Amino acid sequence: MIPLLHDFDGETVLVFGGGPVGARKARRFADAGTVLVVSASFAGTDFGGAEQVRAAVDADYARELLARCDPALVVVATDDEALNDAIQEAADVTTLVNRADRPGARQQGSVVVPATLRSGPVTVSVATDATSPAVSRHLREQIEGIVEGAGLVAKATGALRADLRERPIAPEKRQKAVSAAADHPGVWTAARDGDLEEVRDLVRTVTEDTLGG
Ligand SMILES: C[C@@]1(CC(=O)O)C2=NC(=C\c3[nH]c(c(CCC(=O)O)c3CC(=O)O)Cc3[nH]c(c(CC(=O)O)c3CCC(=O)O)/C=C3\N/C(=C\2)[C@@H](CCC(=O)O)[C@]3(C)CC(=O)O)/[C@H]1CCC(=O)O
Ligand SMILES: NC(=O)c1ccc[n+]([C@@H]2O[C@H](COP(=O)([O-])OP(=O)(O)OC[C@H]3O[C@@H](n4cnc5c(N)ncnc54)[C@H](O)[C@@H]3O)[C@@H](O)[C@H]2O)c1
Repeated sequence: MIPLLHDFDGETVLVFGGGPVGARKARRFADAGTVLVVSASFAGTDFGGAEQVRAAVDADYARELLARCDPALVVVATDDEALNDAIQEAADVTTLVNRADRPGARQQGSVVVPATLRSGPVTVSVATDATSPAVSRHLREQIEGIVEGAGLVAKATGALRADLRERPIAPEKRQKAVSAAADHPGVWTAARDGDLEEVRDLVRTVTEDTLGG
């Protein structure tokens, strides 16, 4: 499997199953698009503001819901494996399907949800090809400290990149300057302290040093 970033803006994510797993998936996709959770019962937990529809689902009703919602992604997270199979079969071939219960049941369009960290525009995801989700979760926790501040560094070096592109500077020199700023330990320390001014000042100094040298 190859990781790709998918934009769900304006799209619907349809989640079948309102247990702890369905709730986690609903929270995960809540900011990305419109999330609808259909389930016979709901765990007493946060569903990220998703719309919750209480209903017992069978294969016919699943087909009807899929046709009505036309989701970009279907998350299959009930504890009824036969129903999960039927939902997967009912999904259109162009619809992405995430099977929370049986990653072995892969077919065309199957997707896995990785453990994910975000800092501003920066995304870091970990997956184990469905071998050990606990390892994905463990590594995500380990990486957290490394990724902290990355959003600020990305924004500051992104602005530098755009700025240098406007100036008559050779691409190799520009790339060297942007990389030097992204590699600078002080820039990261300031970013982790949330000191935007210091980040900008350091990026400017490192750039002048690199371009001047
Ligand atoms: C990463 C994460 C993302 C998320 O869902 O948000 C995620 N599972 C997480 C937690 C977690 N999952 C499980 C435990 C208990 C410990 C254990 O069994 O390991 C823990 C708790 C923990 O350790 O914290 C059990 C489990 N998971 C799956 C099955 C079914 C099976 O394998 O048959 C079973 C057995 C159920 C049973 O035995 O009854 C299946 C999948 N779980 C995946 C993702 C996909 C593969 C990702 C990869 O390639 O690694 C995949 C294939 C499908 C999918 O759901 O997309 C999220 C961590 C979020 C975070 O904290 O960052
Ligand atoms: N992907 C993961 O990370 C992960 C982790 C743990 C468990 N699982 C697997 O994912 C599945 C869901 O896990 P869970 O802990 O949320 O289970 P759960 O039993 O707590 O929740 C299942 C939900 O499905 C609903 N449901 C069952 N049959 C239904 C029907 N016919 N119509 C409508 N709703 C129906 C139930 O009402 C319940 O809300 C299980 O198969 C479990 O083995 C996956």
